[in-house]
Amino acid sequence: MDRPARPLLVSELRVRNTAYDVSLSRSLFTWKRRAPSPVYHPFRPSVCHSVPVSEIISVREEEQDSHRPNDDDDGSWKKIREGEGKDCRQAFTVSYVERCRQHRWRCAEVTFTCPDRSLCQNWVSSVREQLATFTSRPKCLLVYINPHGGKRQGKRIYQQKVAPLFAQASIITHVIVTEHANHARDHLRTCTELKLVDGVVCVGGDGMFSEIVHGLVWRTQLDGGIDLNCPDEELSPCSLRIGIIPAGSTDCICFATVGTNDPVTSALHIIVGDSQPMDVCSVHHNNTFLRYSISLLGYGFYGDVLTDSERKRWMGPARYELSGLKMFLTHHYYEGTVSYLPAKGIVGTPRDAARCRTNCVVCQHNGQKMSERAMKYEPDETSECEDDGEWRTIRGKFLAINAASMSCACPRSPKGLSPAAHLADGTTDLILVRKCSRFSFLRHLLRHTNKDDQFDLNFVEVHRVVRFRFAPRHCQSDSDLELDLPESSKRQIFSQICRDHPACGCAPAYSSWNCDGEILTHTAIDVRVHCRLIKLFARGIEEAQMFEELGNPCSV
Ligand SMILES: Nc1ncnc2c1ncn2[C@@H]1O[C@H](COP(=O)(O)OP(=O)(O)OP(=O)(O)O)[C@@H](O)[C@H]1O
Repeated sequence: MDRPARPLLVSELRVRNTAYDVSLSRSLFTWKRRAPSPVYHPFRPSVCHSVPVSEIISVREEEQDSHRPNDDDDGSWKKIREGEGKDCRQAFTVSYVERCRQHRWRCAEVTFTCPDRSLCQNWVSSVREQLATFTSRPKCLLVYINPHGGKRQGKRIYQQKVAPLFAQASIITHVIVTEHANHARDHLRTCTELKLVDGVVCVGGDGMFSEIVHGLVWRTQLDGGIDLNCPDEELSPCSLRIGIIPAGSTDCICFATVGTNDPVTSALHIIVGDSQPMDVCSVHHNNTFLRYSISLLGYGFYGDVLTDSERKRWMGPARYELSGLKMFLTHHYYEGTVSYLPAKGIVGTPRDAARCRTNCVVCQHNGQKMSERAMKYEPDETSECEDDGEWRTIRGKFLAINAASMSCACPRSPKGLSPAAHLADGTTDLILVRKCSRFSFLRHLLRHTNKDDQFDLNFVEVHRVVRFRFAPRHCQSDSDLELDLPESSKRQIFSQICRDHPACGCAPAYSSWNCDGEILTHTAIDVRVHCRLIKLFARGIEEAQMFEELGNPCSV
């Protein structure tokens, strides 16, 4: 058992009108009611509170004030509100993280009254000294606000909920309200003050986050002299962390890394200096860089849903449901060749029951393996697929080809596309849904929302991979598949497809790739996972048990 850390400071102080033994060690700040009541009181609330020092937001000495404690104080500890019941002549207030339900964090406060001023100052400086030892806490942040994201509340959310917390934690901010799409990305590419900040904060949705990632990754590679167009190049990890204040209509990345879409929770994770590495996929076509993907690359069903929903933007978020239904009924399949490099020598599979959570051991183990580059890929002899050295190739007709670099869980789909995918293990889960009946496909889709395994179907296969390529049929020489094909070629392609779809008039030969909500301009792509390329101000989703323990201070 760990020995309790040696206290640095211990005093008898008062919280409201009650005496507490207050102690500070390097790791814990604790206050414990001094004299237990001799009278048995079954409903008396907890009398001992502990907060990890790493989760203290700030400490401040209270202004001179003659306000006296409430006479009707029953001696029980209550959450103290500003200015309520404090004897502020020698008082200091500690603000700290308090856990609420569903992974939400709040900023709670408790005010201690000291018998003399010098003791009060000693407490304030001692707590501050300990906070200063946390070098991972940001001191200066560059903040980009998308005023048009989601319900257009980005500015209000930042000003009302986030800026006061940053000010309380003495974080200096440089705020930029974006004026057009790609403003943040382009600013990051050229910004000269990037070396002066400790992180970048994105106030917006997944689209805005993607912009920031593109700007930051691009800038880091440029500074390191790395050729972005070469898929074989090892990319340099970005040193600056990214914080996400959710203010978009889709905030999947925030949900997957924090466990909730709540601006205050995200702001507190930034303040305490959390760090969550994340894998990023680079997508290339013919040795030309196209985009980075952090969550989902989807061809077939998810590509078609995005393409169709883009035409219905005027409908708002309802467009996704409508396009989803339409594409399900349309039931297009697409022919092509998928080649992939399986991830070998790693722990974990896409069918695991365990989930990626805070301090994930799978991410730690596999991340280490990847960075050592000690992986050797051996062909799996049990596979029925064609092997080409380390690469495996599958040709077929697919309703959907998805690469999930994280679970892709969101409030609408709490399990996500690949529930056991990991944020930082250097792999992506390649999910192939072969041509099947509408009813079978519906069964697969419904399993994303219930307890059944969505991969336990004979037309679905899933592989944990480090790299993959896709070439649609009729385009397997990796030639350009842009829609500006000559009319004669289009007719030739469509006539082939119409033979395969006798019921429909003219089914398309190609779908599009949905790359984190953006449509790619090419269908033949080469995708590589870059292990831990970026870091977020987050810690992954905390286990419910950890949440309960830290939410119940006496058990710390
Ligand atoms: N000032 C701006 N004006 C218009 N577009 C902007 C501006 N700033 C950023 N954008 C773009 O808006 C897009 C959507 O932003 P964001 O992700 O914040 O909101 P969203 O509502 O979740 O969007 P969506 O669900 O459509 O992806 C981003 O791709 C970003 O490039």
